Amino acid sequence: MIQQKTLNFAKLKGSMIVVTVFALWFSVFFDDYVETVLSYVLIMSFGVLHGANDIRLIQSVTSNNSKSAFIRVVLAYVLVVAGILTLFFVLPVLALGLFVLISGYHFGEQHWSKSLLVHSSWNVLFYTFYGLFILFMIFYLKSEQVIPILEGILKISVVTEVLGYTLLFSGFSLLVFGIFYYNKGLVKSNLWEELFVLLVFFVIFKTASLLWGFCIYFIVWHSIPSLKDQMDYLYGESSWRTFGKYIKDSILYWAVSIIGLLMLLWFLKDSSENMVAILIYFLAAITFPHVFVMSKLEKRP
Ligand SMILES: CC1=C(/C=C/C(C)=C/C=C/C(C)=C/C=O)C(C)(C)CCC1
Repeated sequence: MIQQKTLNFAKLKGSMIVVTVFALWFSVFFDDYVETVLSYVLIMSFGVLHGANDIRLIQSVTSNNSKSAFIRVVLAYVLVVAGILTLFFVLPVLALGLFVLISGYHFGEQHWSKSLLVHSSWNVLFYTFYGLFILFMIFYLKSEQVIPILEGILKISVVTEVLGYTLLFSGFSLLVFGIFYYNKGLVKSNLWEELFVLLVFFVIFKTASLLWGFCIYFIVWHSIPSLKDQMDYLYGESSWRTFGKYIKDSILYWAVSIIGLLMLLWFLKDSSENMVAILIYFLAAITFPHVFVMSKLEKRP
């Protein structure tokens, strides 16, 4: 019964390819300004929404629904968010380095956790190299726009070679892991399909503007599949009905996150930080607790 109602993953993947092609077509017809505005709208809506149920999910994975447990979770959440933001201003290199590393792990885990047939600590490295390969593909292909953003956050100079060598390193490590996992028959998904998806990402990042390319990946290939996983976990199925329920359950947290982002923009309005840097602080602040929660959820049997 549940199986029938739950969105079929292969069907979802097909729709993701169609939406991606449409988004690419869109980028040919509209200029960077339209792409940028739409990127912010999508990241603030779907992107933030897929992390807006974290407090609820933390409660659910720790199976404690009491009021005091809820207050403890909220306090811990606020402390972690404040701690991450502080780290960006005190030790920006460490903060950004950790954020990129953890994001890589998180993107890889979201993509692979259901297709790997083995539970091993090596999976952590495989996930991380996969996500880093995608992120550094963006950074390298759009280095002209990315370097000033990184330099603004890190307060040190960054050269394209660092981005290129890290891309090569993560690509090579991914290749080694991929050959090993596929040779041993430890992966369910089709190798050619996976390579095709990476090729699609390359075309997106090369063709679209920085923010639009990131947005297509982040929304279509990460946030939507993650929303599906969360709905399956919270309500036992993913359908339009449970999507409505998810929105109803998370709208308050979502609104608080958006108010937090607006406050961050207001606090930093007189500093030299650009909008993308502020978006990165915000994403980092909500990503650390999110990765912790989702990792627990993806590991469930
Ligand atoms: C540094 C940097 C970027 C990285 C963003 C990352 C790493 C986002 C991760 C988000 C996550 C993991 C959200 C949670 O689900 C951009 C925006 C591509 C632009 C250029 C500079």
